Amino acid sequence: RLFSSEKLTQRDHSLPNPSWSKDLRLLFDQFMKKCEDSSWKRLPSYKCESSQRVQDFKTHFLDPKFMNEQTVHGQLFTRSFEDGLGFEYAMFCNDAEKRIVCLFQGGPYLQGVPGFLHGGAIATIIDATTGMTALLAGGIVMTANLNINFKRPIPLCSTVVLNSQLDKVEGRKFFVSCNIHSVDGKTLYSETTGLFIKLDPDKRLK
Ligand SMILES: CCCCCCCC/C=C\CCCCCCCC(=O)SCCNC(=O)CCNC(=O)[C@H](O)C(C)(C)COP(=O)(O)OP(=O)(O)OC[C@H]1O[C@@H](n2cnc3c(N)ncnc32)[C@H](O)[C@@H]1OP(=O)(O)O
Repeated sequence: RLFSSEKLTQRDHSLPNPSWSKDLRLLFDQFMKKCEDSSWKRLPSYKCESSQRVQDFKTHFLDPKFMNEQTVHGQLFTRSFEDGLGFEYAMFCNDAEKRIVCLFQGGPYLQGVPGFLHGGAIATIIDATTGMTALLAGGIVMTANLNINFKRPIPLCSTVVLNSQLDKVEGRKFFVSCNIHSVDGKTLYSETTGLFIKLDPDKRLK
């Protein structure tokens, strides 16, 4: 593992790996088909993002005091588990419709009540999906509010579908809603509304 390719090149974690369930693979293939006419796009995902947007974020909003020998090891929370143990997911966006679909399989280390996902883990994948929906529309945003109704418990290691939608923009405020359904569409697990604020270029984070 010391010489694993992950150390040399960044792996795109939103591609199938052996831990993915049949459900997750089937849905992934369906969405890859939707990508063929480019109305939908798969969003790649890395442990350490080094895109232009991240560079801009660091330059404009991050005070250098937050960078030290510990924070230099920072990596994306949702990609910090071994394959299959934590968050396995792939996001697809439809720019015209301002929506994102996230196919999500929550692994055994995300347990809360035995046999079911932890509410914080559910909130995390909702935050990541709604945050990305706002980010695609508004650039550098942060979550100001998430209001989640947990309606049914999500079985551990099952595959579910998040549907996230940009509802409204008011100045720097981006309003996003999101629901989570079972793969067969019959069970509604949660409903969420979120507020994301585009960072003010005149203010650094402190
Ligand atoms: C993240 C992007 C970075 C770029 C990198 C991209 C690639 C990376 C790859 C993959 C990333 C995926 C990662 C997913 C992560 C998901 C995102 C998170 O979890 S973020 C962490 C949790 N959130 C916080 O820690 C925020 C803490 N809060 C703040 O820092 C401030 O409150 C902030 C920035 C949100 C707003 O502060 P102000 O000073 O800029 O703005 P003010 O003037 O306070 O508010 C503006 C307007 O919004 C309203 N507002 C603000 N907060 C509100 C609230 N909670 N409820 C209702 N209204 C609110 C205010 O009333 C005001 O409205 P009026 O203009 O007067 O009409």
